[in-house]
Formats: sequence, structure tokens, C-alpha cells
Amino acid sequence: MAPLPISSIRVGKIDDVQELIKTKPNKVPERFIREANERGVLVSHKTHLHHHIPVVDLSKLSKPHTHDDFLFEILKLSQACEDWGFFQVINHGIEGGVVEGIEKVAKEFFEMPLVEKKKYPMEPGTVQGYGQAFIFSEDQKLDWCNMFALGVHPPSIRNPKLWPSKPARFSENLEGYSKEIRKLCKRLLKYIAISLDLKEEKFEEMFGEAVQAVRMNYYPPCSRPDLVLGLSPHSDGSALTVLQQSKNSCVGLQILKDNTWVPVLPLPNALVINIGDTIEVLTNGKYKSVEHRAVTNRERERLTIVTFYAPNYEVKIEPMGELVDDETNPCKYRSYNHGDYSYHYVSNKLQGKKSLDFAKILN
Ligand SMILES: COC(=O)C(/C=C/C1=C(C)CCCC1(C)C)=C/O[C@H]1C=C(C)C(=O)O1
Ligand SMILES: O=C(O)CCC(=O)C(=O)O
Ligand SMILES: [Fe+2]
Repeated sequence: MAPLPISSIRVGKIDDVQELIKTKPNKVPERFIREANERGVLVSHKTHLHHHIPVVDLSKLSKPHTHDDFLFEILKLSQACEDWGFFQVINHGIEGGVVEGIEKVAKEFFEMPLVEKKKYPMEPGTVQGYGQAFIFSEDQKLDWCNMFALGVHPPSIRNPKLWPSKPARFSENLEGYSKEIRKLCKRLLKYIAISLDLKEEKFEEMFGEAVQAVRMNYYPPCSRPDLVLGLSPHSDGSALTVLQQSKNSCVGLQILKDNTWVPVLPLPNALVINIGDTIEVLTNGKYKSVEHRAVTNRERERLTIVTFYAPNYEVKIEPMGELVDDETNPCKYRSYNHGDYSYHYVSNKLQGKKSLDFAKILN
């Protein structure tokens, strides 16, 4: 993926939100205040009772008691991908120490003084390093969030200068965690293939040496959560995304379902999985890449560790023949190269599902 022409991008002053709350805890600068129709209002408790994203028990897929148990869980997975685009996985088999280890170093990273974090800057127009991504103009609203993003795999997408020497063991923890999450993504894609009646190796064979990147999002408390957003509405450009919320995390992630922002309630030891744009295209829209956003909390900070798993940049993406029928289910997306889509995705601001217009066939 070619670098963006960064010299032409003017982003204006980007306040570091962690520093802002240290010096002026009650001030929310104008650049963070959203238009009334896009503010991070919280959904009423009554609504919570009616909506829960599905929970898939991976032990029922890897070690089912009976074949019916397996089929039942596969059905749950396919309904989650069709109706929600999101689900949580429990009994995923990743050791507690691995999950706690990455959370610890991520937390320690964000707690370091700003001068230390600024040694790894996310330059305007790039997506790796510490800062705010997807800012392309001086008047664009900012998210109430600090990010640290790194390309992990294949090694060619890494920028070694951005891998921090502090906190201690950051890289070891990230390497170990990423290996486990990579295995999990491969397993999930196998089950997703089965749920679509495809051969189980379908995605692994198609994706080649898959691209994997991690983004750590730190949302400090905000005195006016009703006026700001932690992360702008977007869909993910990946095939699958794995989101880990810090232990005892407050609610922050919301997904758009039937025109309502539905909160995702954190479950202990679970990981949140969502379908990205690539799977939406490959399944010709059967499995949905759903718009989501993060809101902030008045008293509590929130930390999330997000892995994007995607095909190699060389791979051609188009709806799979098995999911297209000229009569009943015509092709909704054109073919494209995943590297070109990645470039398109990272050169535009986060704006709901707009990125996918890149591939939509408009009738
Ligand atoms: C801040 O970054 C992102 O939100 C992001 C970027 C991921 C990437 C890197 C940090 C390194 C280089 C590769 C890549 C672009 C994947 C989101 O990732 C989504 C967007 C696309 C496209 C994707 O595959 O995952
Ligand atoms: O932090 C969250 O809850 C959402 C993160 C997210 O959607 C992302 O990083 O793409
Ligand atoms: Fe996301």
C-alpha cells in the first residue's frame, strides 16, 4: 500500500485528550463538540433490556458434545453475522495471562508522559503510531480518544521505529497476543465458512498471508459525554475485527441496529468480534459489516485493544460465486484489489459505511 501524500494535509491543532483533562478537567474544546444529531447520547436502560448482541460459545464448536450442539452454535454464528454483524465469543481458549499481559502494557503505554509517547507519532495521513487517525482537515471534529496503532503482520507492513522501547516487554506482549488472535481469526473464518456451506479452508486459502494490525484506543473520562464522541461512526475495513475491552470496562461501544445505537455490554473474559467490509463484499451482503462508534463516560476511562485481520494486499476481492444468483441475488459489489481498498479506507475520514461506496454497484 503506497503512503499517502502527507505534505498536502493540514490538520490544525490536535489536543491530546489525556493532557486536556489533566489541566482543564471541565473544559471541552469546540473541536470536540459534535452537531446535535451525532452526539454520543446514551441509550435508555429500557432499550438495553431488549437488545443483546449474540454470544457464541467457541468450546461448542471446537469440542461439541454432539453434532447437534455443533450445528446449533453454527446457526447462532450465522444469525449473528446476518442480523447483527457483531457477536461476543466465550471459551475462546486464549489464556488469561496473554489477555492481561497486553492490557497491562497498553495501559502503561498510555500512562507514560506525553514526551515519551510523542517519540512514536502518527504523522498526518498515516495510520500507525500515537495520535488521532483519519484527520484530514483543520475543521474536522476530533474524537475524545488517544490511539496507538501498529501494523503487525506480515513484517513488511511494520514500522519498527514505532514499536516502543517502553514500557518494558511491550513488544513481547504484543507479539504473543497477536499470535493468539491470529489463530482465533483463522478458527473463526473456518466456522464462518462452514456456516455459509463453503469448504472450511475457503478464506484461509483466499486470503494468503493475511494482514494484521492492532489499534489501542484509550478514552479518558469526559466532563460532557453528551457532547462528544469517543470514536466516530464507521464500519471496519477488515475481514474480521477482534475487540478486547479492559477488565471491568464500562459500556462504550455502540452498534447501529434498526436505526438505534445499541450498547454492547462487556462480558467477563469475552472478546467482541465484528464482520468487516471485506466479508460483507465476499458474501454479497449476506453477512453485514455494521456501523459502530464509541461513547465516553463522565467518571471512567476505557481502554480497548482492537485487531484488524484482513486479506493480503495482493488479493482480489469480489462476491463469491456461491453467494450470487443473477436472478434472485444479483452481484452488489464490483471486484477490487484489497490493497487499493486499504488505501482508500485510510485516506478518508471515518464516516459511517461510506468507505464501502468504493465497491458498491449502484443500479
Ligand atoms: C488507525 O488505524 C486503523 O484504524 C486501521 C488501520 C490498520 C492498518 C495499520 C495500522 C497498518 C497498515 C495496515 C492497516 C491499513 C490494516 C484500520 O484497519 C482496517 C482498515 C482496513 C482497510 C483494514 O484492513 O483494517
Ligand atoms: O473502542 C471501541 O469500543 C471501538 C473501537 C473500534 O471500533 C475500532 O477501533 O475500530
Ligand atoms: Fe471499529
